[in-house]
Amino acid sequence: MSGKLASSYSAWQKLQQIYDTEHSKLVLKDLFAQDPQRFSKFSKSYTAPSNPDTTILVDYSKNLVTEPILDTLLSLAREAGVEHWRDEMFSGKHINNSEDRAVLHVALRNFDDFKIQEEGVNEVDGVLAHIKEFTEAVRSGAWKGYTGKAIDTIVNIGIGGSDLGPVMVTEALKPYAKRDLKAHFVSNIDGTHIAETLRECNPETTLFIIASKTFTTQETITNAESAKAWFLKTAKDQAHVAKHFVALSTNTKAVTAFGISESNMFQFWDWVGGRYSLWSAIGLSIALVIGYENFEALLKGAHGMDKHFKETPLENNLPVLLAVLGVWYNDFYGAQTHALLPYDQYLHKFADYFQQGDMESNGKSVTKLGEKVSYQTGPIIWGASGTNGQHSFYQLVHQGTKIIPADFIAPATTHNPIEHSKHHRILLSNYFAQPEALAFGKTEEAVRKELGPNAQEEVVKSKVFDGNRPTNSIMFPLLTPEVLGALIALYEHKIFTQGVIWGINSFDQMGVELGKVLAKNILAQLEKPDDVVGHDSSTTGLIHQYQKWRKE
Ligand SMILES: O=P(O)(O)OC[C@H]1O[C@@H](O)[C@H](O)[C@@H](O)[C@@H]1O
Repeated sequence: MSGKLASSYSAWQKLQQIYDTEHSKLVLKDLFAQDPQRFSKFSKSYTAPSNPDTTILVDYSKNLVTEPILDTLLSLAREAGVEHWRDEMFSGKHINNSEDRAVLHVALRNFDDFKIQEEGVNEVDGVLAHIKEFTEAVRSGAWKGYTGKAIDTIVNIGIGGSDLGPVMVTEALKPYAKRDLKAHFVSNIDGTHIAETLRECNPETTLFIIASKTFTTQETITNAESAKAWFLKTAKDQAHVAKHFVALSTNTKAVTAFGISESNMFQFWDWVGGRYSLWSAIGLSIALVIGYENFEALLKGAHGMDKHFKETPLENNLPVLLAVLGVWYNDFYGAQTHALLPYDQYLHKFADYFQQGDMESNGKSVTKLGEKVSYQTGPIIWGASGTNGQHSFYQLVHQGTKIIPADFIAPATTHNPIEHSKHHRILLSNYFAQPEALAFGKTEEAVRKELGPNAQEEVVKSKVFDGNRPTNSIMFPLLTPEVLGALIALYEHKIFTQGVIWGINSFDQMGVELGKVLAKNILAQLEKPDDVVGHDSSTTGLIHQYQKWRKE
């Protein structure tokens, strides 16, 4: 994060040489055959000091690396100053230089451990206490709606980081949910999203949580206004809003202007990035759904991983290991994407969540010093839960022309052991089989043997799997709040480490602004054809066609 070009490091140049001279010799089948200890050498686990059940095993043995290559990748991390910038982040230095902000999501789950100097950090406990008190009041039924009924439905209105984290975590931790409290998440400006949600709500028993760091986001404020109008249609009196609307934000002025009192506001601070905010007040919907104790366990799980990242030598540091392996494929093998493949239905939003987490953080093409990079930065993140993906896109992962590094993620134990865990054993058999198939493939010889001497040549060729496709396997005993916290933090710090190596600012998001500005201009022009000026012929043509077709 010094802003130096990654390609200027001597380790980078060494890696390029290694790649050029050795990559054709890096064959997983041979690497495993040569070293029976490969799994134990290239797998590591993290265990929370206070809880042996919070363990995450990362097996990275099925990667196209040898010990010297991994050492060189770690030298790159050292040369880029990963340890230095990590410590700067944890101490509250303003490492988000373009916005002159600290980056302190770790302070939201710190439990007085790291000493951090930054305005607002000493207010974290107070907000957690507020979340606890409010959560308990709503969940126990003590918090009443305007007609005296308890709340049975919550609607979180937010987008991006103010939506994706709560959505992913409440899905992931459904086994811990209060089942009689329905939770909805409205994000899209498309009126369909709020309209369909409101159809399932009763104004007397619904609590709206308006989640927006800035409280200026067009989608969120428009959806919140529509929700308020819908509520007031029945409730009539503006005074009732206080029982049914709360805000999660850094912007007190805008919250009160919207009509939510400061006492119903849960504060956070500008050093919490949107995509790192589920640990802050933005996590209120999570706490409501799974209870405060479980929310705290999620934070503690993340804190344990923070300590691991901060205190473990790079050789054994899981986020760093995942990060440098990613750099190896992204920058030397030319991989364009990275797949996240959780073999756990509860994690079905995991890839969606880290699309923002990773791509908004590391989708940059200038360094912190403003220099254009000459290498690839953040990969395209995508994925789906196993085994669904196997029946759709895995064909390309196995036999396509692209290299697609992937993380396979699974719990050893399921929360739903139906049929004596028969489902889970089948699920896990696939979880183990896919990386094995990707790594070792199937030779032409094996195909011929299987098909016999009369097989058609083109059929033989179509059944060959080249293999040698890299994967990580990540496994834990059970998906608990603490394990999930640690798992999310593992990926957060991986993203951080890669950003440092690439010399970019992982904590701003300038690239999302231009579209917003253009949309504002276009919105003002949508009424009349004569107003549509200043665009290219395609945009003008499309708007004119819309104006002809629109009914209302
Ligand atoms: O929480 P806010 O201020 O409404 O912002 C929501 C999202 O807005 C987007 O524009 C940003 O790119 C995201 O980072 C952010 O999470």
